[in-house]
Amino acid sequence: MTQSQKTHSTHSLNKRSTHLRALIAQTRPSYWRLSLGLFISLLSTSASLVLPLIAQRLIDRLAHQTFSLSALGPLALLFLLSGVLSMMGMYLFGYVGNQIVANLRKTLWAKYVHLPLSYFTDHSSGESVSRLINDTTLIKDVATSYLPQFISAVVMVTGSFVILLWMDWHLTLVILLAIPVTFLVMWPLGRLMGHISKLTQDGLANLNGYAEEVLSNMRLVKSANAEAYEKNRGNQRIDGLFNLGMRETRLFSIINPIMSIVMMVIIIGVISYGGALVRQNVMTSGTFVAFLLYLFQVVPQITTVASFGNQMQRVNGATTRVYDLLQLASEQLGDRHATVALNKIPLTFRDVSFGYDKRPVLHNLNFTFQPGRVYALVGPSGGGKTTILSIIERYYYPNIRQADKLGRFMAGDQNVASLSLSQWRQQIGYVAQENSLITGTIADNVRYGLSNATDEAIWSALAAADAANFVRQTEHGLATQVGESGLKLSGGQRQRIAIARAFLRNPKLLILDEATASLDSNTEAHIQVALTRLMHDRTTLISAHRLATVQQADEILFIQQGRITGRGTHAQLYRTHELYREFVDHQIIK
Ligand SMILES: Nc1ncnc2c1ncn2[C@@H]1O[C@H](COP(=O)(O)OP(=O)(O)OP(=O)(O)O)[C@@H](O)[C@H]1O
Repeated sequence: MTQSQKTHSTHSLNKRSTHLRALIAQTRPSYWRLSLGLFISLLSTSASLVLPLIAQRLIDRLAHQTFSLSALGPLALLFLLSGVLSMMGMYLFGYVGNQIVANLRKTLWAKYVHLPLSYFTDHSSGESVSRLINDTTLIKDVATSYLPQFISAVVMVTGSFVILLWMDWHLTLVILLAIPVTFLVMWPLGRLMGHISKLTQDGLANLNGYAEEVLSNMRLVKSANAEAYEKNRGNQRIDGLFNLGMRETRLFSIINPIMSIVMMVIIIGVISYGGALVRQNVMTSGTFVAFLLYLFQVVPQITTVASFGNQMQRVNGATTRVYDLLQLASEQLGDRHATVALNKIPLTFRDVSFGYDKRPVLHNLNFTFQPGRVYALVGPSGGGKTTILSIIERYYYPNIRQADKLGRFMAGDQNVASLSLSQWRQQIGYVAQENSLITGTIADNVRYGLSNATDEAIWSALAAADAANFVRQTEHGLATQVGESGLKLSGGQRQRIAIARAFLRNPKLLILDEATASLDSNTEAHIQVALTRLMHDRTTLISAHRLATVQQADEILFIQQGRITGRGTHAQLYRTHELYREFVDHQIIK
């Protein structure tokens, strides 16, 4: 390793331990319990340190006296004390550990629900779940298991050596040999272990995400006859984890015998040398036994100290990932009062250019939606209709400069970026093409986000959405479970629940993203009536594929490759816009 590499690795090690400290501090653990736990563990360790000394006295006394049970009293008492103390220490550490993991998960969860939508289009949900479950568990283990064990092992090893040196320094030197040997063996293996562990965590996150995706798309898997294909892809990931597991097992199986051999050599050394000292009457048999007891106590603790570095390596990946995640900027919901009524003011795109990852998708758009009117966005697939709607919902903001100026999305004469986001979204009702519901009852789904809505209000929203009849026919009515993502309902039923949800919110701006595109014409006709009812007295924006919807619109914007190439009513566009005419004539707009 070069000097600069060394500096770099020390630097990043420092940074990581700062991350770990910052993360643990953020969970505000009960420091008094942690300190008390540590103090009690140290007491228990000290009690273990005294045990061999008492044993020594006992044995030496036995050389002159006959055995009596009462002589064992102090020893038994100390054993008991040490046991009780260690039990209390474990309880306190366990408490703090659970507290750390719970608070860390709460912090992460709060971060997730406030992160901008772009985070979730860039990261798989399995990966996010793995951060929340696996990484937090590893961090808890460091704080409440590895770290206390390490501290108590350091105290044990240091204390034992001080006592051993005081008892007989020649013999202690034999044991001291164990330390460099242990570190020499453990250090390189530990680094390798850290590397494998990081790969394992990545592999687990990947398997998590993959399994979640396949399991929630079982209908597609079966209809595409893709069982064998998915079985293989799953097996590859599982085999990858198996191989990593085996690498870890091989390392463990190397480390353990090496440590046993080192230990055996030392024990043989101590027994031979110590035995000789006893024979020559230089050492009492009590001291000799105490020596052996210390030896048995100390060697496993040396392993704990030496492997602490490895354990820290294992959690480094987790710590860094969680820390980095918490540094990401959340969506600012903003001042609740800085708001405007969306059905009363015009919405204007002024020189708006936008790109995902800076790849331009919208080019210098300029238009205004007047309040209370219905607008349809029409155009070829991939042209940018959904992206425009996403900017209006403020999932994204103009992000590409034109002539060194960033475009603006304005509400009246204010830049929307300065308006409260929660108030903004509260005024918007959104109905998509595929409306997935949440696991729960029909009432939960209609009420979603509006916890104080009454059953009467829900029923009238359902009636307006033409959904009351089918809900009444179900066995449990509003309390009917919809299944995961609403899969126990039909597409049309899910759609009507989504429309009822929009009715209940009584939005001022209604956004319909091809809301009827996936339905048969009979269901569509019903839902169209409900939607038309919903549009009444609000500004409505529709990404449309249906002639019925398009004809209803006050104005149509034809969007092609991120540009507006035509605008007007259906009749105007049909007359003037060649591609629009083609769309209608070739029934692309049906
Ligand atoms: N999250 C994203 N990350 C990167 N690119 C994206 C993302 N979402 C959309 N795009 C790209 O932006 C472009 C515009 O997509 P958009 O969904 O706005 O089109 P659309 O007009 O609504 O299409 P359709 O009619 O098929 O729904 C497409 O080229 C698409 O690939």
